[in-house]
Amino acid sequence: MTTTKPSAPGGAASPPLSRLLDATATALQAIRAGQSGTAALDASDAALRPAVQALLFQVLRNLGRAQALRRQLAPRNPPARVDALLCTALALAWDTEAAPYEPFTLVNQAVQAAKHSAATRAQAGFVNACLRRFLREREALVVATQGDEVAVWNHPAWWIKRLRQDHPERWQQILQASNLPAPMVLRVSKKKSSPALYQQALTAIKIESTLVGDSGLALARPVPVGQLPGFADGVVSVQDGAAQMAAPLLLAGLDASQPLRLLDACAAPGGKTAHLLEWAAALRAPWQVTALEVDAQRAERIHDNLRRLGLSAQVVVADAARPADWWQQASGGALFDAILLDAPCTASGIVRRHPDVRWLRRESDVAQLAGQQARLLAALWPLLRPGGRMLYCTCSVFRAEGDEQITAFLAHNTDALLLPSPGHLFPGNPDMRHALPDNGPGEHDGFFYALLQKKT
Ligand SMILES: C[S@@+](CC[C@H](N)C(=O)[O-])C[C@H]1O[C@@H](n2cnc3c(N)ncnc32)[C@H](O)[C@@H]1O
Repeated sequence: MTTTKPSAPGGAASPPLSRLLDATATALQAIRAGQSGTAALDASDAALRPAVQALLFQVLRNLGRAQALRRQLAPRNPPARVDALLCTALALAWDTEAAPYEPFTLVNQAVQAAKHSAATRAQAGFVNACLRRFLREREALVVATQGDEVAVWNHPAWWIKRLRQDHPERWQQILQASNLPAPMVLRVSKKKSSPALYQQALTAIKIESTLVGDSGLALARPVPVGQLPGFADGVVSVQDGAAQMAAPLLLAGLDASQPLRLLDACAAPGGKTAHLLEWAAALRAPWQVTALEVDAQRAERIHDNLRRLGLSAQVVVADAARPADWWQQASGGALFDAILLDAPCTASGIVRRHPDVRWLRRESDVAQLAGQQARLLAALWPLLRPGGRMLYCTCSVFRAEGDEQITAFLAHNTDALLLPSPGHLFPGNPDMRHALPDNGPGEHDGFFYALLQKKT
């Protein structure tokens, strides 16, 4: 089906497309130099940011294809800024159905952007020649990149190889899902409302949503949180469906009449801490939650989130892998009844929301992060009382950060028992349910969960 594309950004006051392409190429160049997508976007003009983010995300989801096309058009690497502009235009224009503007408009405006910026002006003729040839020979050039799997899947070669080895039956579906935008998902506070009631409130203001899991709602279109009824009063939080599985997995079945000690060991920005507290509040359970975070600045965000939700926890800034620094202060040296370890990871399961992550990670990060996860598991396990539970999770689809990590842990800790657990969850939406049979609540990011119990 062919759709009519806008010939320029909407509205008379909108910035020219050439300016948006220039800002998008600047952000792409920063990411290629190692900056995160968020930092790269923060550096762009605030008024342009939403439009630049939309273009940048599409570019990052098509960067493998764009790089392969650029090599066809110019086998020698042009200067970084010129390359970023060429790749921006090619990523947006190569697929005419998905292109946000007509390909010739994108090309014209990219050439304008090259002429206007001091960093590219001298190469504007070269940019023009490459992109005009692309318009003339688009189909043949695209066919010539079909044999390149980085162009086909738009992920680095090492990432594709690892997924193929880790999940031989579904690596393609994982990559396909990872390249789709993710919906905005809300968690409804158990104490303040229910998903059904909140869905009615959304319907009343014409915000469409579908139920996700037992506390979530996926919005048909993202909206600023200020438009969500009761957001400022803590009725809802923004949290992916897979992340919403942590609190029920760890807490279901715990004795709500006992004053239990819970530790959230890697807590910032506090999404799961808040969910644990909402559960405790809904059950009127006298549970104490300690939220531990190594990064003081990120720990501030736990306070901010809990304040909005009207919840409180003991927030401690310390390295979870060094209990000697914080355990006495946090619990007087008492063992914990339950520990959530949401460990730092490659974030390979949340690339739908952070399409920069795949291009920023290096293959060596996987082993380095797996080592960090193993050290955290080893340091925290002795702090769990016999009979207590630890929920280990990562937002990764790599087995080194999931089931391989837990298999190694169980081999070294004979007092640990693996309780029924989701294991690896793959990113996807309800339409992919048949392809991804263990896709839990239907709509969520990639995750891994293992629930461990210490033998008595
Ligand atoms: C995956 S994020 C946690 C997300 C959080 N649980 C939530 O749901 O909002 C991992 C967090 O662990 C923190 N972290 C990393 N290493 C740590 C350590 N050794 N001790 C404590 N926190 C650590 C990171 O700074 C980061 O904020």
